[in-house]
Amino acid sequence: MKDRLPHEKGFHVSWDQIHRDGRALAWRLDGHGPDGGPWKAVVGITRGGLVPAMIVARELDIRIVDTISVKSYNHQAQTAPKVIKAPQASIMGDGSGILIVDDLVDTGKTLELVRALYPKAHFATVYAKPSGRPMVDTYITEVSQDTWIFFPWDMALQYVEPYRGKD
Ligand SMILES: O=P(O)(O)OC[C@H]1O[C@H](OP(=O)(O)OP(=O)(O)O)[C@H](O)[C@@H]1O
Ligand code: HPA
Ligand SMILES: [Mg+2]
Repeated sequence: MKDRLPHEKGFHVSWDQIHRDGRALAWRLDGHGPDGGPWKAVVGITRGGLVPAMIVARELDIRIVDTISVKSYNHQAQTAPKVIKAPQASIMGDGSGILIVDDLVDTGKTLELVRALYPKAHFATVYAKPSGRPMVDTYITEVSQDTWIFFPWDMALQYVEPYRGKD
């Protein structure tokens, strides 16, 4: 992650917030499956997409949940993204009726690759940055490109000095 910093701004997301925003995403997607019916399956893009994928699957009562793993970074260097674990082909087809979920879209490179594989799937993220927005069909909150989103699974509670105690 360090190679992708520093960003001008930080957007800190708590567990409570990702739960609320994940639910909002599910509610927005409800009834928008094929022919206005239910979605066939949810596919989470590992690893960040697994949390919202679970929340969406729970809210929409979708029991078929699979994963796709895209590796875009090799140690500190950004490399061409590639799929290192694909979802079950018999579930996916061309993606029709499948909801593919990630925590966020940033440059859009991850979704671009997955979209090429499943062009008929519906792509949903909780957060979106402007460069990646054309790659996503449904999202909840947009942040600026120079914002780094901090997720609760990457953070820990820690002591901070009182304001009056600084310097
Ligand atoms: O739009 P992009 O520029 O492709 O970036 C977005 C992707 O980057 C992050 O995943 P990451 O590759 O860091 O892996 P992780 O989910 O396992 O943390 C994030 O969870 C998205 O999947
Ligand atoms: O803003 C971000 N936050 C966390 N992971 C990310 N991966 C790409 N962009 C981000
Ligand atoms: Mg990810």
